Amino acid sequence: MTSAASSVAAACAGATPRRYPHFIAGRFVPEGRTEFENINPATGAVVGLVPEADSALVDAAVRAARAALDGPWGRSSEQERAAILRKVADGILARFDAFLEAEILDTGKPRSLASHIDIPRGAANFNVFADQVLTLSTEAFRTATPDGAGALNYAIRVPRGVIAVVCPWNLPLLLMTWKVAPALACGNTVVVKPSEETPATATLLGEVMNAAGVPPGVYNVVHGRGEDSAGEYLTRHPLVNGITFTGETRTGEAIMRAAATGVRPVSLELGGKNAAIVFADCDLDKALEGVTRAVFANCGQVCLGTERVYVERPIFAAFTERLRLAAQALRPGNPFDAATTLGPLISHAHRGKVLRYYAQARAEGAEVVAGGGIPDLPAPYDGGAFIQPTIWAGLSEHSPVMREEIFGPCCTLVPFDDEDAVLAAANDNPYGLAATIWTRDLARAHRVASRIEVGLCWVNSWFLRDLRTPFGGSKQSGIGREGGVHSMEFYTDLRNVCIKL
Ligand SMILES: NC(=O)c1ccc[n+]([C@@H]2O[C@H](COP(=O)([O-])OP(=O)(O)OC[C@H]3O[C@@H](n4cnc5c(N)ncnc54)[C@H](O)[C@@H]3O)[C@@H](O)[C@H]2O)c1
Ligand SMILES: O=C/C=C/C=C(\O)C(=O)O
Repeated sequence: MTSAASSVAAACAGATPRRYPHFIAGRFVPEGRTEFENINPATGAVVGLVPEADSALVDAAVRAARAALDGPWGRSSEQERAAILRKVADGILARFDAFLEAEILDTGKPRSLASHIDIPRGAANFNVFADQVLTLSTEAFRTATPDGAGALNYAIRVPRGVIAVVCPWNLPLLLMTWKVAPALACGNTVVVKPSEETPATATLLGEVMNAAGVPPGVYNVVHGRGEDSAGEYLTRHPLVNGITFTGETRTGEAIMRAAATGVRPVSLELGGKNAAIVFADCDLDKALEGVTRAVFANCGQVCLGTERVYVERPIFAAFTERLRLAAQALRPGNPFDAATTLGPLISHAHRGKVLRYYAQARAEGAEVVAGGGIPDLPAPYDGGAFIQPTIWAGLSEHSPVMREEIFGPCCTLVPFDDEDAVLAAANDNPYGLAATIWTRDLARAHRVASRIEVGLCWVNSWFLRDLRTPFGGSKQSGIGREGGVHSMEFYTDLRNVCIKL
């Protein structure tokens, strides 16, 4: 292990100073044009230092990725890659505690959440796409020709080449591996740009890649910000053959502009303003449990999370009261403590944004059913970016609080009387990522699911994932789908071969 690599291990073991170098061509690279601070959002303390890549370092990473395509990786079989990906999955699980600690320090998310979702999914993503690549088929046609001999057409899938993977901070390991795993399964090489807020697990994964026998240059990581920094240098780099991005819709627009030069394909998983529709015939306990998770899990920082809750009028009062109790039962505090159920927001800057929506809701005369401010916490958590889980009622459908993605632990409750009207309200938004429907009437569930304008519709559940299914958003929530065969489609180019017989 290089000394930089061992400093990653030290970082994840809680020693200071923590440093998260870039990972280029199988080596940890500590240089950068500047260094930026890595803040623990649960305390506000600086816990690490991260080099910011300049354009030369990004260029070196992209060239390493390009060169690796010409090496053994480019000649590897699907079986060989699948076997290596399974070793990567095993490597993550073997270092579960290091990944868990790194993710919690970066995000402040409660241990109970990260240990059940983020880290196991980080490993599962590699296993699922190892399976997927081994079962991939393509099409073939026998074609008639005038001479009677015919022709055979068949398609083969080839890797696109170098894939830029640009990631957000809310589920860092999960969302990064969701893209890296299928890209590698298909034989591409990647350059990852993790969020500047959460550099740790992408760096740590470099060690796992080396140990699993992934050849140098196949997996690379460059740190930095977006605009005029590593993100922009990477997505504008002419040797990048495809860009996969998860993040805000506005950033997605900038990335599409970058991708237009050179006509590179993009896969965009963007923001949402997701609705829950709770019918009076639902199983109320299950609906409350699901909506509580959808609104408050990860402190509301889940793209699939619910911020608009439409409740049929006969159960509106009971639902409101019980959701209030559920919000008030959440326990903020030390994310490493098993009793903690609510972490902080990712940063003080993000808390400032969310608090502006809290103030706007009050100014517009919303009824504040729960929360609305900052919780009282003992040191050192009083320095963190904690915020109260918040519920409003009585807001206009035109309010920015009802229309814009807040990305905090908050929702607006709205009563409804009529299926058509609630569908119209739910669809009246530029986003179209996810929705949940709560009802015992399956005919109604099918009807509403077919009319709600989203990429992902859950009935009597939320964030119930089968990684073979198409995942992505409609309208301004994204372009394309990933998951199962859909990931294979994005991460490969389809070549038709026509043989005249
Ligand atoms: N649809 C989904 O699957 C999904 C999943 C998770 C998060 N999200 C969305 O992500 C957002 C939260 O994450 P965020 O705040 O990190 O998003 P963000 O768009 O601010 O940043 C995401 C990444 O893009 C980089 N970036 C920023 N500007 C760039 C530019 N001009 N060129 C290249 N890279 C650039 C950032 O450095 C970061 O790595 C929310 O909107 C959320 O809904 C969507
Ligand atoms: O915050 C958004 C969560 C996205 C989840 C996934 O991409 C997934 O489960 O594959």
